[in-house]
Amino acid sequence: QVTTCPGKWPLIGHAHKLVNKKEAFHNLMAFGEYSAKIGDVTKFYIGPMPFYVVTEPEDVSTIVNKCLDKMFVYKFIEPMLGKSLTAAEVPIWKRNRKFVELCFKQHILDDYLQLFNERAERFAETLAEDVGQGEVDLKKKITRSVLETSVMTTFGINLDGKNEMNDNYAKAINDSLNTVSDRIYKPWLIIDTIYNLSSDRKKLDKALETIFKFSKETVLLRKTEHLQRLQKKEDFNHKGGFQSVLDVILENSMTETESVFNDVELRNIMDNMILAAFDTTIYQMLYVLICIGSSPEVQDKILEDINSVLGKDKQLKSNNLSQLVYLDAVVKEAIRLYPVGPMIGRHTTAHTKLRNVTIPAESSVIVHIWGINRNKRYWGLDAEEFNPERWLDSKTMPKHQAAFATFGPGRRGCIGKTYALMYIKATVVSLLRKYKITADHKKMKVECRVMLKPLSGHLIKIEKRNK
Ligand code: HEM
Repeated sequence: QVTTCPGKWPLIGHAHKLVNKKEAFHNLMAFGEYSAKIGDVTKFYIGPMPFYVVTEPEDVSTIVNKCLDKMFVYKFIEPMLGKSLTAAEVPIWKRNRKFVELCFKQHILDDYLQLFNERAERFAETLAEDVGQGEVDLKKKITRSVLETSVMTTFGINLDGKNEMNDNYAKAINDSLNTVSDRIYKPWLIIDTIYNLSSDRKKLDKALETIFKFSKETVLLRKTEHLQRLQKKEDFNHKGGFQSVLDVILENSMTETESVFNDVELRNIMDNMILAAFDTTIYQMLYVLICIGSSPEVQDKILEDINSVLGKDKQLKSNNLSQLVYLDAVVKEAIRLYPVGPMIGRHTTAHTKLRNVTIPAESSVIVHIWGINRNKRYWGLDAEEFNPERWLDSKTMPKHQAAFATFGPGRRGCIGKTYALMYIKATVVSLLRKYKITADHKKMKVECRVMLKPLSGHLIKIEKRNK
């Protein structure tokens, strides 16, 4: 028996389990739940192509650490990102990842926190007009706030007061992500020559014009500044108290005479950073707020946690993050239940031995994050419930690290994990200090179109909190 799950996948002809042949499925999300329940690898076909689904943490670990190559569908994002990180072949990915990791060292992230606090405060202020208005959709405001913050930390560019530019840029990112993910659902577009003649490709190119113009101009500007600094033998000036991703990469990859990256490679890495940070953080933030709004008790406890660690109005500092234990539990629990990337894909280049089966070389493997995160064997019978308390007791937590997979376990997992958690927590602190929020995650309908998106809107009621 498969529970009703979100997300339809119309192309699936038939499916069977590797070990125990069982009933067919027509719902891709169901594969994760099915694998999680049965505990083995599930195999299904799209036309003649087999796909293997894994949800057991041990198997997941083997796949994500041994198979670094990405599944063929990642080539659909190449027009947007080139082969920089997410879609890169392994040797290029290894080189680029090393440079990008330098940008996410803890001391650099600590410098971002001041910015996150300011952005969170501004975001909370923009909600004043929503107080008492019944259920409101916060997506547009969250999008602006996330984009302003990520453009600052990635490029060092301030979009304040440039709402039109912000909205156009956000629309271009949205259009390009939607067009690319739609390609998976249109099998006739899998062939590049057909795709390149399609209206979808035209739509993508139009959106990319806006994205590329911005990154191209900014890369040139920052490169020129960097060269001038090198010529004058000046140290880096931490404008605004932090160093952007682009600045850190330039500092580490470019001298007066040599550069590891050419302009297009640099631009691709920057676009990859923005696109990886954008929808993920927006939707994850929405899911966190909706889950918090679903439980007044949870909300009160977060506020107690904030008050006991920070008092009524002290700003969040990096050493407070580990002290806000309950807030951490709530955020992780919300993103466990609603992982914005419900599946990731890998490609096996050799026979890969898992606990009970061997996946043949040259196979497509789906690491089913939704299924892993809701696997009852590891998370208990209440795996589908929103229960932050489970994170407070090691006895109620799965022993295997890969059982919490929202950020993509393994070596090609999320570089921005700590960044995203810091940003979300800073926003929750500012928001809950000012407002009480009400929502109901149980009423929320989600769909999987590459990303997990709320189908039913993202409605939240906001009331002023009495101090
Ligand atoms: C809560 C928000 C986020 C979630 C849930 C998330 C999730 C993920 C997942 C699942 C992957 C693996 C993708 C795959 O294997 O196909 C990934 C990769 C990545 N993420 Fe995130 N992400 C988030 C926020 C961010 C942010 C804020 C940044 C940057 C500031 C970022 C940068 C990246 C990059 C660069 C990769 C590619 C890593 C590589 O290929 O080596 N992410 N993320």
